[in-house]
Amino acid sequence: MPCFYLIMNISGMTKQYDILVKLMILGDSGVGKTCLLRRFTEKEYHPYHISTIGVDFKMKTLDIDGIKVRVQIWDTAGQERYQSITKQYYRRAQGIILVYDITNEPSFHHIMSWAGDVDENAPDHIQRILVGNKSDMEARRCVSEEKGKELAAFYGLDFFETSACTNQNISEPFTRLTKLVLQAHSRHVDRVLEPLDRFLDGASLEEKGPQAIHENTQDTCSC
Ligand SMILES: Nc1nc2c(ncn2[C@@H]2O[C@H](COP(=O)(O)OP(=O)(O)OP(=O)(O)O)[C@@H](O)[C@H]2O)c(=O)[nH]1
Repeated sequence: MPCFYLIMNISGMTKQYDILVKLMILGDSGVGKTCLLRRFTEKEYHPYHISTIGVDFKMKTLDIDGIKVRVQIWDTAGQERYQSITKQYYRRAQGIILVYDITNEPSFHHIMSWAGDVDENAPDHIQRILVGNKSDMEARRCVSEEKGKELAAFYGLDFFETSACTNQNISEPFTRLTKLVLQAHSRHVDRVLEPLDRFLDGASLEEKGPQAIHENTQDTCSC
């Protein structure tokens, strides 16, 4: 049994997991952050773009090498006007998924800007990975897989091409990032437990589920 094993009883409900990990998804508006998160946590895909306003989050429990890990994943707005809000959440994250759209070259170039924001605002020990989403749209591809791998290598990151539409490679990036966070924190268990304590304070929020705030802007899925 891990030394940080916890059994929690919140509002009369018994919950069991060993550790809480906080991840965040960043990238330009429309790259598919919300779709990736919904596919991973709810196994659902919605072919419309409902722009996230500010931040939203979802939870999922993973079994990683026998450890029950409760993963809290923050979905951020890609739109410029919400950047000051979303940056306030960076410092609470332990892992960040940087996402671009393989059919949208500017979203790939902006990864450098997102990575710079993370360097400025997130904790030093933050773990990151790179994801190129919409791999099902091969005919409209603008960013080769090779370019994605090169950028990932430049930053020393793991890289995945995904499709929220076809379910390709969906659990891999989330699981890999969670493992990286656990490895990075293996000598700093107290630091990992600290967000868990804060989470307990807000446990009722989790029970209600995220108060998703989205604005419907367009319908762009072609799969
Ligand atoms: N073909 C295809 N379309 C996708 C994929 N993932 C997302 N989309 C579409 O891309 C559009 C934007 O997806 P969202 O998940 O809302 O994008 P977002 O990055 O969360 O956008 P913001 O909330 O504005 O930052 C939607 O129309 C999705 O259906 C994918 O893997 N393949």
